[in-house]
Amino acid sequence: MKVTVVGAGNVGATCADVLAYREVANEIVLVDIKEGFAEGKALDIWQKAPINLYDSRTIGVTNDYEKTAGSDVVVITSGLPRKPGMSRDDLIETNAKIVKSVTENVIKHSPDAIIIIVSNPLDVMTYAAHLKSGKSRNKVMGMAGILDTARYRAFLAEALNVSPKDIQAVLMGGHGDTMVPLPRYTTVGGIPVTELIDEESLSKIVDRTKVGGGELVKLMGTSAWYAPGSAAAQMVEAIVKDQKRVFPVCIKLEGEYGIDDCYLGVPVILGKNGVEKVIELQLTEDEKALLETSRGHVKAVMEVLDKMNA
Ligand SMILES: NC(=O)C1=CN([C@@H]2O[C@H](COP(=O)(O)OP(=O)(O)OC[C@H]3O[C@@H](n4cnc5c(N)ncnc54)[C@H](O)[C@@H]3O)[C@@H](O)[C@H]2O)C=CC1
Ligand SMILES: O=C([O-])CC(=O)C(=O)O
Repeated sequence: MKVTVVGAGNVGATCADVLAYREVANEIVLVDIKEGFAEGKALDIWQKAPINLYDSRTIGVTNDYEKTAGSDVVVITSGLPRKPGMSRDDLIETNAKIVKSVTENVIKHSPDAIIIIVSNPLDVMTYAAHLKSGKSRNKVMGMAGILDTARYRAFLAEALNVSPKDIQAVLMGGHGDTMVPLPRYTTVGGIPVTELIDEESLSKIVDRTKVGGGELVKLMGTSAWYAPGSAAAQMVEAIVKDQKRVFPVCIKLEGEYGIDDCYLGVPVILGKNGVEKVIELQLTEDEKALLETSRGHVKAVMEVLDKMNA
């Protein structure tokens, strides 16, 4: 199995590192536009192999897509991260250009690859890559839901003083402050979360989750990478090992949830064919209204991209 990660910055290098130490693929190619940067990161990860005991080979290249040829999965993390005071949508102009040109190069050398987008604004960058790739929708998807649910689950684990391993949750919508965590589908060791926490504390956790990315940007001056890189690697692993994992993933909706032609996070089954099924939940009227707000937000940013393409 061969996996390429484009962008050897914070998120991309973390993703490549997790893929290597979990031996998800035997060959991992890291690409960056900055001369020598991906080569250095890949070499550093390879030099960790005798310590952490793995044998996945990591190779770094500067903008040389020939070395990525025949990749089974490609993760695109190239692009600017936001700084304090910015929204993810503020990145659209720079990152759309980067994501489109990277997708073109990827497709040229790995026409059969499944593509996972990480660059922000996530839902609209997934749209941009999907358009450029000309692939079926199940092969081009965005990573955000695993990260957002992980934040939600981590906050709950802390509040309830339980292991994060035992918290299961679903979250839907765009990767922005309008995302929709779903307490009705949140369990702790099989117990509905609402039986273990009061409404006010749960609602505070939901609110903190929605701005979870911004909390880290404020603390660090740039955005997060450990959890995002690991989340992208988890998607790659589900595909490469045909695990049929159930994750929230950003994909083009074609009528599911009564939504057409919009890229949003929804629960899916992830396996060797990419998104193998979109799972449709029976949402309440309140949940539907929240999802509609999120759809409206993403759609408005998709229209900005359409104008840029026009
Ligand atoms: N979907 C999500 O949940 C998350 C998305 N992100 C997004 O991921 C992206 C990357 O974030 P970081 O890794 O922290 O940024 P970073 O600045 O550390 O790394 C980005 C890398 O992309 C490279 N790059 C730029 N243009 C390129 C091109 N044309 N070809 C190849 N490489 C190119 C840069 O040289 C840099 O090394 C940002 O857009 C950020 O907003 C970050 C965290 C979570
Ligand atoms: O907040 C950001 O800009 C990066 C990101 O998407 C996240 O960490 O959720």
